[in-house]
Amino acid sequence: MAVSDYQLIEAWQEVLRLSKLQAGQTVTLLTSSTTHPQTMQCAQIAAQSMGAIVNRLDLLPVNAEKALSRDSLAYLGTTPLTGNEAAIAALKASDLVLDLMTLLFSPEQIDILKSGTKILLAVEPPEILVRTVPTEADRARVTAAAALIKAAKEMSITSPAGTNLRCPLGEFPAIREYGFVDEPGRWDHWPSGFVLTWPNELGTNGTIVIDKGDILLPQKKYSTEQIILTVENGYATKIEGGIEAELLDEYMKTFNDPEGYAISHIGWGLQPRAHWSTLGLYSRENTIGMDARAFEGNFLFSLGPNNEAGGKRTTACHIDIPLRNCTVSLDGRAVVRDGKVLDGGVGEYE
Ligand SMILES: O=c1ccc(O)c[nH]1
Repeated sequence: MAVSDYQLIEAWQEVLRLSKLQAGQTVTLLTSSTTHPQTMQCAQIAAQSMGAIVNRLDLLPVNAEKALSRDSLAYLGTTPLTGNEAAIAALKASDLVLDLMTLLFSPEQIDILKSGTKILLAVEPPEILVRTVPTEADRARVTAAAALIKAAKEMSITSPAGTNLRCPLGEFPAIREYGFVDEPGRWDHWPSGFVLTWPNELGTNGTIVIDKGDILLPQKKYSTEQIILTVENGYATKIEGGIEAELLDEYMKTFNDPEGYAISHIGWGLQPRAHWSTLGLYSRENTIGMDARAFEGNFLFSLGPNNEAGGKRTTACHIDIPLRNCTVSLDGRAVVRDGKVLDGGVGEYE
């Protein structure tokens, strides 16, 4: 439903408070042609109301001739910042960047964060933002879950549909997404509420069954039949099934990049205010599907890049696939069982 400016300004003020915005600090809104006007307007007012110096940096869109989807998370790597030293300098000089256009998985983003600048991505429509305003409790749950990943040597995932995957851990950090940026150099995404990491390079083996009702992003669809991925030494070597498998495989082939078949991030959803069914209520161009990535108890895996975690892979092909009804275990102990997060969000050791 539509959101009033007042309600959206209040939501932004809460997120900026949680992000420890101080009066006198510089906030730069990073916008492009796809930025939601109400989001931009209300973010500007909220930041100024808190005494910040507020700038707006509007960048021209890129990749039109290469990307097949309009989804900002579908085609990664080059962004309007690529080679744009003047824009990068402005963002490095800012205390907080509100990314209303999507820099995710870009080398430039990593470079800007290294300068201590905080970046908060927020591109979902206003009503989704207002429904998922983050809380300290979100942060606590995600942080506790990330600590479990940090201590683990292996994440294993099974499901009644036939998923049976083993992911060795240790080479990459656990990433916490809880919707605000309360530490220098931190990136986060509002809405979120999930934890993720990357498996050790070349180490993942097994089978992933994308079952009926599981979600493909950026396709923004619920699969209507099973797609079976064979995973060998960190790459999906086979994509089998019917028309859904063919559609996924053909889409991936358009990138003409073997790195797109690599297993990227893995983790689980911890956001009780996000829902599996929400995607079905939106036309696909009006959302990037964050409810699907964050709903409590999903097993979210991704295909494609790992540069965000410090890896070398920067393929443009990025596919997020949240699965239901999985059991996720760390060193053999369940943190999610049959799609239900154990012990209020962070799992329990049996
Ligand atoms: O917030 C996000 C969005 C997409 C993604 O792949 C990871 N985290």
